[in-house]
Amino acid sequence: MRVLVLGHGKTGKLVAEVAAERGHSVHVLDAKENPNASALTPPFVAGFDVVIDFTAPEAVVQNMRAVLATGARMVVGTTGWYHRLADARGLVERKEAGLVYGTNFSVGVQVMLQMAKRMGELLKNAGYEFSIEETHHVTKLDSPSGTALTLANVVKSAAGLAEVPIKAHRMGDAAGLHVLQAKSAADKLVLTHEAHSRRGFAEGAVRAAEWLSTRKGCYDFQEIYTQM
Ligand SMILES: NC(=O)C1=CN([C@@H]2O[C@H](COP(=O)(O)OP(=O)(O)OC[C@H]3O[C@@H](n4cnc5c(N)ncnc54)[C@H](OP(=O)(O)O)[C@@H]3O)[C@@H](O)[C@H]2O)C=CC1
Ligand SMILES: O=C(O)C1=N[C@H](C(=O)O)C[C@H](O)C1
Repeated sequence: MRVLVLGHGKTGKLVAEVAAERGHSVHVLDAKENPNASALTPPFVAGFDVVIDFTAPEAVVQNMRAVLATGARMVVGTTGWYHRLADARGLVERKEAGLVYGTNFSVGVQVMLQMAKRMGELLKNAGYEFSIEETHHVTKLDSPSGTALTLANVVKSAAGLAEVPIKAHRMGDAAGLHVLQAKSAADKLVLTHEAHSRRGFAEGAVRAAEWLSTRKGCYDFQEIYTQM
């Protein structure tokens, strides 16, 4: 595949490495080369099978508009833009483009989300209080993390709750720690995912790009990760 990686930061760099290791030809654009998505012209985008975005919340919205408007395929790992999801979905449908988005591309977190759903269902109305804590590196722009918001949504709908509180911590270069706790007067149940590096995110994103390369439509990584 010909892969275009947008963002050459902590995660984008690894995505480019993993894509090359998996035999893909890789081109990377950093912020200086793509101000306001200006590099993403239709003829340029047409030179790639899939575009993968690990940039920043404001940049990704412009990047998605430019790429998806050409009917191309895009994997979006960047978080903090989901209030624009309905617009992105509409664009994908109108242009017959392809989009996989996800707050966390690691398989471990996907399993955690399924376990959280089950935990919510089984502890519904059983006297438990749910809470979430997340810890990330000090340069993270969005807070709480996209993954913590996804976890909260999963638990809210499984346990029938209006709110699940989230505490966010910023510390050193933490790659990503998410802890879901259910506490009652009698006991406590804790589900933890700790990323030791960003490798799992990068591998998941490249696998998602391979999966998307033969498809069109809009998919949450949660729905498709078992197919890769
Ligand atoms: N879904 C998942 O599994 C994961 C999601 N993420 C998300 O990915 C995003 C990036 O995270 P991270 O790698 O830590 O962040 P970094 O800040 O390390 O990297 C982002 C890079 O994108 C660059 N950039 C900004 N605007 C553009 C643009 N228009 N075109 C090309 N490049 C651009 C930045 O350049 P400059 O610094 O010069 O502005 C920077 O180098 C975040 O939203 C994070 O939450 C991260 C890990 C896993
Ligand atoms: O910014 C990060 O680093 C990460 N962001 C994602 C999120 O917001 O959940 C995924 C992962 O936790 C790393």
